[in-house]
Amino acid sequence: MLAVVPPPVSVRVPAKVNVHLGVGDLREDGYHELGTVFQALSLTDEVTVAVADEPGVEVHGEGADSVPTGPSNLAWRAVQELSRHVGRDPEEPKVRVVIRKGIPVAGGMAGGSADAAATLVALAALWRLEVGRDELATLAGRIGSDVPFLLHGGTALGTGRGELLVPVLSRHTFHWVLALDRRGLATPDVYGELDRLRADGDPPRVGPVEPVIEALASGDPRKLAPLLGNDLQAASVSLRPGLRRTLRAGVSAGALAGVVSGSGPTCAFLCEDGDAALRVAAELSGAGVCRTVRVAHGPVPGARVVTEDAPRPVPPEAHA
Ligand SMILES: C[C@](O)(CO)[C@H](O)COP(=O)(O)OP(=O)(O)OC[C@H]1O[C@@H](n2ccc(N)nc2=O)[C@H](O)[C@@H]1O
Ligand SMILES: Nc1ncnc2c1ncn2[C@@H]1O[C@H](COP(=O)(O)OP(=O)(O)OP(=O)(O)O)[C@@H](O)[C@H]1O
Repeated sequence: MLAVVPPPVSVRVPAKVNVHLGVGDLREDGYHELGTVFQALSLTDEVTVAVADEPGVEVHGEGADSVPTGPSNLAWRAVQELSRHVGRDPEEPKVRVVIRKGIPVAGGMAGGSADAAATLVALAALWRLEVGRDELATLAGRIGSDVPFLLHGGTALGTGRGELLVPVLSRHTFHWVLALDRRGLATPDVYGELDRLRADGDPPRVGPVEPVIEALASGDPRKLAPLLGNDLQAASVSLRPGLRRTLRAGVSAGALAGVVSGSGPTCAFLCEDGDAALRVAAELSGAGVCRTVRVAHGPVPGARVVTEDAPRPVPPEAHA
């Protein structure tokens, strides 16, 4: 009889931008209380999981050199969390995870979190598990604060440390230009810098979230543009002063408004429409203020299986 090895499963997963990021108090567990509106963007990673005798993680694409392939890779953390949850040995998961990066690494766009979300979805399909999205979201929140949103996708309001989500109505497509910096910023450093700035003074705080939610529902980028805001922006700019120039250059290039994405250093520019985004991207890439630019739109869906062939029979010797 032929043994059946499940075929590899590939999942596409988006990046995120925080359209609004309000950072509250530092909690006793070391996290800050957030009120944030996430939007999933069309910059994606693809994660493939396969049954393998040599378990591990491979990373390909731009920035792959700076991504760990050991147990600290967030995708591997996802393998371990899910294994533990379904009673498999987390130290012996016979799976290989191949990550193709399209999301900038350490750019404030949640690339590592996206890979963790994708791995949860891919592995659940590979192992044909009966786990619901809510269960996966709970595991996702244990891996990192942004991970549940990358499962969810679309546009959502995040509270708690960012892991508690409710969907936000946003039927229209918004067009963005992303300016990628030469080096990344570490998220804990940026939160730490904000604490320092707040201890010394009164850095700007975002306004209420309700008008942002209304502007998203209207689908009008001109209504949303003046409401873009990020409490971490002052901290990212303090650590990377050149971002001030990048933010100005995007608006000079014709964007409606710009904001630092999450913990930065990527700057996200909201544009009138797709054509305007292409024009802004072309002008910004010639302005010498960033490493490179990307055009993206949102909202897009969260982590989704893109290939799942029928199980293929393999000869017994393949298992020896
Ligand atoms: C900046 C954002 O991307 C905005 O969505 C997120 O808040 C960061 O989420 P993340 O990368 O998933 O972060 P985690 O892996 O959960 O936490 C990394 C570190 O960021 C800081 N952190 C993160 C989330 C939060 N609500 N408060 C924090 O202070 C803490 O120092 C934490 O140790
Ligand atoms: N699968 C992964 N992809 C990218 N980085 C990873 C991954 N796993 C672990 N990391 C580590 O996490 C660090 C941050 O990478 P990531 O791309 O997630 O940053 P980020 O986009 O700024 O995150 P966030 O927006 O969630 O704060 C990297 O420098 C890398 O060392």
